[in-house]
Amino acid sequence: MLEIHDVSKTFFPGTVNERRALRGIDLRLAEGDFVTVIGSNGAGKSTILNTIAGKLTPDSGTVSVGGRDVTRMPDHRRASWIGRVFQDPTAGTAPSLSIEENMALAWRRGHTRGLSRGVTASRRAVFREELTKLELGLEDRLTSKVGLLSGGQRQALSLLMATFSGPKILLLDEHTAALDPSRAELVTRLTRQVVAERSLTTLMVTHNMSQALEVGDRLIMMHDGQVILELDAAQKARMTPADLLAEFGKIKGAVVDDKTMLS
Ligand SMILES: Nc1ncnc2c1ncn2[C@@H]1O[C@H](COP(=O)(O)OP(=O)(O)OP(=O)(O)O)[C@@H](O)[C@H]1O
Repeated sequence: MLEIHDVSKTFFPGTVNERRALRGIDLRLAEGDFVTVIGSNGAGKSTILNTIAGKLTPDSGTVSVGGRDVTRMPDHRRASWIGRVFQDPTAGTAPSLSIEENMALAWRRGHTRGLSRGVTASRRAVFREELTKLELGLEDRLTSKVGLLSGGQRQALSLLMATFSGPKILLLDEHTAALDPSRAELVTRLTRQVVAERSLTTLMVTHNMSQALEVGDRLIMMHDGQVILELDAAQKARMTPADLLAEFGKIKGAVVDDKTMLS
């Protein structure tokens, strides 16, 4: 489904600020694969997600989706088949618009034909049904402004909006890192649920070692623009967070973010 072949990216090449963000990355995800991504600071995790989303064009290598080379396709043309949730709960939603207006905007991304801008009664029923799945009571607050929601509620809504219009690929960029532990747990549970329900091909960047091991069916560790460790489901099941941290310890000079948690 998603194939990244020998992708490299250098920022500011040939200057004192040169940063080799990706060095020959190879990664293959079959449909429905859920891969967690961990790595030291500046390892290239966000850069790889930006390359898949089309925000960045690699210097070399290819990105293919469903066998089609999309390496140079601009991000707006990928928007209908890529869902993305960022660390900042305010990034995925518009605070001055209501929940249903936000959902209508997200819906339009995946359904460009024959639909008006407004919120029709039938679409409102769909939104209500989708919100009910979150079990946060948001289905009764369709006309509330999103700016009034808590960070956890907003992130749950962002996740729903990123996925309900039927993307093929879901990119999660530390999407639970800004939430308190109980909200992070809730959004993690919703993530598992939505990925399984929709068989989404998913890459999830996290600094939380426990989360990286518990969620998804494969794990990759990045450092200095390369994948330095890859674990399949069975290998992942045998690892503890302490084992993963020990792997980081083997990397000379690696700085693991202070957000990194063992449990
Ligand atoms: N737009 C950019 N311009 C210049 N340099 C960049 C840009 N984006 C990333 N970099 C550099 O590329 C390298 C990889 O950055 P990236 O954000 O992908 O790392 P990361 O693994 O997501 O790190 P972190 O965990 O700290 O968020 C870093 O050295 C970073 O400074």
